[in-house]
Amino acid sequence: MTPAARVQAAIELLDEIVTSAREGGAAADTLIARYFKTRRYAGSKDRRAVRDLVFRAVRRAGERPASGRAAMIGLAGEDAALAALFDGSPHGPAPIAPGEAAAAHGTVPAWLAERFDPLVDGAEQAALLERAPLDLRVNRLKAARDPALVPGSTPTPLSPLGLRLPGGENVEQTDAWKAGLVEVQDEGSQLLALACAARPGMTVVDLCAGAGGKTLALAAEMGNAGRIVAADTDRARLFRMTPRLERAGVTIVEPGLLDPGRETEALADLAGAADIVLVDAPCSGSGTWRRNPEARWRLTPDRLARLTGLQARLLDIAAVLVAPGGVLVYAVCSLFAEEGRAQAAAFSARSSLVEADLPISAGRAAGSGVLLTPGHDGTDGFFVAGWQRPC
Ligand SMILES: C[S@@+](CC[C@H](N)C(=O)[O-])C[C@H]1O[C@@H](n2cnc3c(N)ncnc32)[C@H](O)[C@@H]1O
Repeated sequence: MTPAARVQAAIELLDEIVTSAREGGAAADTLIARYFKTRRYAGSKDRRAVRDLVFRAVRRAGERPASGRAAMIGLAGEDAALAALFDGSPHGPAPIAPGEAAAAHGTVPAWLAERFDPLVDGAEQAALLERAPLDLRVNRLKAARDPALVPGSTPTPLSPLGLRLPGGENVEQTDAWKAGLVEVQDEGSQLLALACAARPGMTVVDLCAGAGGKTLALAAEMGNAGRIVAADTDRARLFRMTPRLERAGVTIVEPGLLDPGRETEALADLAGAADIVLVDAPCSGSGTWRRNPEARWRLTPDRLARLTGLQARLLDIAAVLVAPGGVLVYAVCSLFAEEGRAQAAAFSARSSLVEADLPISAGRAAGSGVLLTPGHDGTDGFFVAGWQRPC
């Protein structure tokens, strides 16, 4: 592909990403993969260059742009070499017309800027748009942390189980991943799982288990001894957990598909029986914008309100399951106060559980919980809080 054709391809992809963000469709990574599946003429250098252009344009536009071309013209306004490629050559973009619309430079949509936790200032918001490294968690059941497991990796500074790669590597091709010695998991997620303090023999409920990222980490902490009920309402995600459990050598997990609205009935046997209940709740994902920056164009006030309502409901469902002396851990990969410290404060006010400090060796106190941020901790952004049921 010519350099100009790469720019045109990036514009087409950005159009798809903008539409998908508006209509709640697929994520940018998925759209990029699909786009190149049908364009075999694009070599690996072309794909890398187009992808790089797309994400540069996504990162610099705080508000959802009107079109892919507007996003790219905005970027071209700060890059003369890129602007020169709007030359009207075959397969390239048409020349930029005088006064043609360009997406404004920004960090986050204006309506969201005021929703951040007070600890998340402008510099922290900007850090949310930086590139993230690729973190791996070493599976204690099979290996000790050693950078030699994955060539090119270095130990993560905060998690005792983490290895870090610069990003962009295909870890699934490594022997260590195939043998279940490592799993992809952000260092912040590793710290959250460690904060649960799961131990062998415990009964643990992972209420929003998804494809099992934290379930696997909890099972490793438990030495694969005890019981983990890994529940979720999303069949496809639970399905993806099975091969991960097998690869990791984990046998103590019982996946459970929940019916939305009927979670309490399905979990009735576990009422008052869990040593740990983890609610890794569905959320805005604002803490993970480093990995999918277009997600900030997807949120709407309605969607955010639905998420906070669901988080509150899941906390109430989870509280019933906690045994005397057991703990409830609430986590969101969000940096918005209403999903974090305010959600936790509202739960504390209505619950018979009492706030409990969690063992977490990073972050900053945010209300009754702890906030991890890319700027301060170098992890994805998370809020985590804990409660204990008095004995
Ligand atoms: C943040 S994700 C969980 C990620 C997962 N714990 C991990 O570490 O990979 C939130 C999950 O909550 C699930 N969820 C949404 N509504 C739910 C409900 N009512 N009950 C249980 N899980 C729900 C979603 O399907 C999603 O998988």
